[in-house]
Amino acid sequence: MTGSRPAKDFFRPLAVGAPEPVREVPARPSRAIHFFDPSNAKMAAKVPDMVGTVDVLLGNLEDAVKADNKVAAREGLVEIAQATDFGPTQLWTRINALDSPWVLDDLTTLVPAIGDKLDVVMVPKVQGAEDIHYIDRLLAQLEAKAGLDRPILVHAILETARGVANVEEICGASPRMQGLSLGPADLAADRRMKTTRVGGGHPGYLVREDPPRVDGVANLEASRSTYQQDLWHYTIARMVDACAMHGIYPYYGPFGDISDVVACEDQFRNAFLLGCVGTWSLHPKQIAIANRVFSPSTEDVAHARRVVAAMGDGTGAVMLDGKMEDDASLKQCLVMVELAEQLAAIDPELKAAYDAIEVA
Ligand SMILES: CC(C)(COP(=O)(O)OP(=O)(O)OC[C@H]1O[C@@H](n2cnc3c(N)ncnc32)[C@H](O)[C@@H]1OP(=O)(O)O)[C@@H](O)C(=O)NCCC(=O)NCCSC(=O)C[C@H](O)C(=O)O
Ligand SMILES: [Mg+2]
Repeated sequence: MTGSRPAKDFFRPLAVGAPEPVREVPARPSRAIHFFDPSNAKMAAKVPDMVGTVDVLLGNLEDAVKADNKVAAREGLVEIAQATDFGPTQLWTRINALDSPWVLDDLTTLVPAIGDKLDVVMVPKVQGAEDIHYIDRLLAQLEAKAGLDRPILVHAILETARGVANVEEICGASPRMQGLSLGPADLAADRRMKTTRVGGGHPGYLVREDPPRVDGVANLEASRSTYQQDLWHYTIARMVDACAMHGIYPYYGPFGDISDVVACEDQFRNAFLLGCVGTWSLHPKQIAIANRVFSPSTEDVAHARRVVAAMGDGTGAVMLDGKMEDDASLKQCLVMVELAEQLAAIDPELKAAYDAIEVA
């Protein structure tokens, strides 16, 4: 069984005339998923000029859009999408939650009007496979009615304890599943965590070094270093494993302290190192941070290429700069090299930087 469907039915369209589901989720660069509120005239006006500067533009219809503006946001997104040539930039939307009064109109409006331009629908507060099954069937019906020739993919936000507990079944619930993002603010509330932030760390979540000992006796009066820990490590690691298992993509999520660009970069980098392919950007200044962090550095690409060259047919072990490299370190280096190639194909500056690397 795949999700709750037998394997033979997993890749069958869920409505007569709906496009064939994808067999493999395309690896399209999506370092920053940039959120804008289509009902906010100032933000909306900036969207056309952002095309080509960011991998994904996301018209947000859910939280952060005032209830009174829900219809304006939906209609604004239709207007922007119809008027804009997105070129290499993907267009995503975040629809309202499945239990909200707006979500049905979101989908029945967006798919016929701009379904041919929408790459991914982000679904908030996904609790289990049943939520994905509902969206999967509805999208198939709407795609068939609209005569679309490619399926719109689905991205789930993990922002409830139940969603986290069901993360593997969510990832495997449909061939439309493109990826997962962490929703740290809603997840913190649902878990009754004692934080009041949108993502990022907390100074109270720490470990303290042991007290120094004098003649075997702990000096509890001595000052001791503390080390802040990452509140999100467990959830991101679970997401990464569930996504890798199902061949889909994990993303960090929002970092709400817009002014703290340093901590934002640190949080993004932790997610990158753990296996995430991108993150959300809430403000224009977070785009450059995400693009930098989620693109392998020239040093890492240079090293990865050296290992690939040194490993020849990919078997055995070699010494490079005093370190052992073998089949497994080669596989890690290939991840880096492949990502660099995908990014170079859409980012001329990165291409120039990667092309300039000399293999020693
Ligand atoms: C966070 C903001 C409210 C800040 O807006 P503002 O006070 O206007 O910032 P600035 O004055 O610094 O803005 C400078 C100019 O840039 C424009 N701007 C700002 N943000 C954007 C944007 N996202 N896209 C395009 N343009 C933007 C401003 O209009 C200014 O323009 P101008 O005056 O002409 O120079 C705001 O950034 C914002 O609302 N961002 C999006 C917030 C959002 O989408 N939140 C939802 C996602 S997070 C979430 O939902 C939590 C999650 O689900 C969870 O559970 O964890
Ligand atoms: Mg949320």
